[in-house]
Amino acid sequence: TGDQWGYGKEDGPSAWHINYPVALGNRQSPIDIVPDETTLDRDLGPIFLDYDSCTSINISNNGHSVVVEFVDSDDRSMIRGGPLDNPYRLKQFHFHWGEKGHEGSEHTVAGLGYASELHLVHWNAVKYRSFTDAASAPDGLAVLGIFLETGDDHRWLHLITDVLFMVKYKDSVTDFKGFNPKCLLPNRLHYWTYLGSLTTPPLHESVTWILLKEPIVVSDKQLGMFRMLLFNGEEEDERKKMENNFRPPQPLNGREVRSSN
Ligand SMILES: NS(=O)(=O)c1nnc(N(Cc2cn(-c3ccccc3)nn2)Cc2cn([C@@H]3O[C@H](CO)[C@@H](O)[C@H](O)[C@H]3O)nn2)s1
Ligand SMILES: [Zn+2]
Repeated sequence: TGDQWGYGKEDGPSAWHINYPVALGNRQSPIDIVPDETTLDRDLGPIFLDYDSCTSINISNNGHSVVVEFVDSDDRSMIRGGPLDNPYRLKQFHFHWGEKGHEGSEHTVAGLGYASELHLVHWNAVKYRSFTDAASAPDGLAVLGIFLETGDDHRWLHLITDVLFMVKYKDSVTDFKGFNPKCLLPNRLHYWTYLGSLTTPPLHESVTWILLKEPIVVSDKQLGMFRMLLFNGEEEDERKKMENNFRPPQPLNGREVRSSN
C-alpha cells in the first residue's frame, strides 16, 4: 500500500516498470531536448501565467520531493496559451535535484543536465472534474518545467529554503500561504513543448510538457538547503538525505519537440 517506489538502487527508476508497466510506454518523460532537432512552430503563441498569490496552502515533504500545494477548486491560478487548448489550474509545484556539484534536472538539453528542475503541475478543469480524473487523460495535465542553474543567490527562493527545516521528514507539512510562484520565473518565457508523462509513479502519459529555455539562477548554498531534507520519516532509524530525486531521460520514440520562437 502507499508509495513503494523511490530513487535508490532497489526501488529506483530502473525498477519502476515492475509495478508501473507504463514506465516502458511510448510517451514517457523526461527526455533529452536536442535544440537543433526541435521544430520551430510559428503558430505556437506565448504562454500566460495568471498566478494569484493567495492560493498557496502548504509546503510538505512527501518522501520524494518538497511540494507546495495550491487551492485548485477555482480558476485563480492558471496557465493558458502556448500549446494548450484550455486553461489549466495550478495544483502544486515541486523540485528535483542532484547531489553537491552534480546534475539533478530531469530533462537534459543536448545531453547536459542542470543542477535542478522546478515543476509547476496544472490540470484541465474545463474537461475533467478532478485532478485524479485529469491525471489519467492524454490532455489532462500541463507541467511547466523551469531549469535551475547555480550562481548568485535567488532573491526570492529564500522564502522556500527558510522553511525547509519545518518539513525535514517524510509526511511533514506546514502552512505556506501567500506565496506567488511568479517570483520563480525567468525573464523570458520562450519554451519547448512535447507530449509526455508524469516523471514519477504512476507515470501517467497525461502531460503536455512546457519547458522554459531560460534557467533561473540559485546559489549552491540555497540548493544545499534542499539536501537537508530527508526521504525517511521521523520514526525511521535510517537517515536518507533527499537528493538525486530525478528520473533519467527516456526514449523519444519519434515524438516531435516543438519550439516557440
Ligand atoms: N514530476 S512530475 O511529472 O511533475 C509529477 N509526478 N507526479 C506528480 N503527482 C503525483 C501524482 C499522483 N497521481 C495519481 C493520479 C491518479 C491516481 C493516483 C495518483 N498523479 N500524479 C502530482 C500530484 C498528485 N497529487 C495528489 O493528488 C491527489 C488527487 O488530487 C490528492 O488526493 C493527493 O493528496 C495529492 O498528493 N499531488 N500532486 S507531478
Ligand atoms: Zn516533477
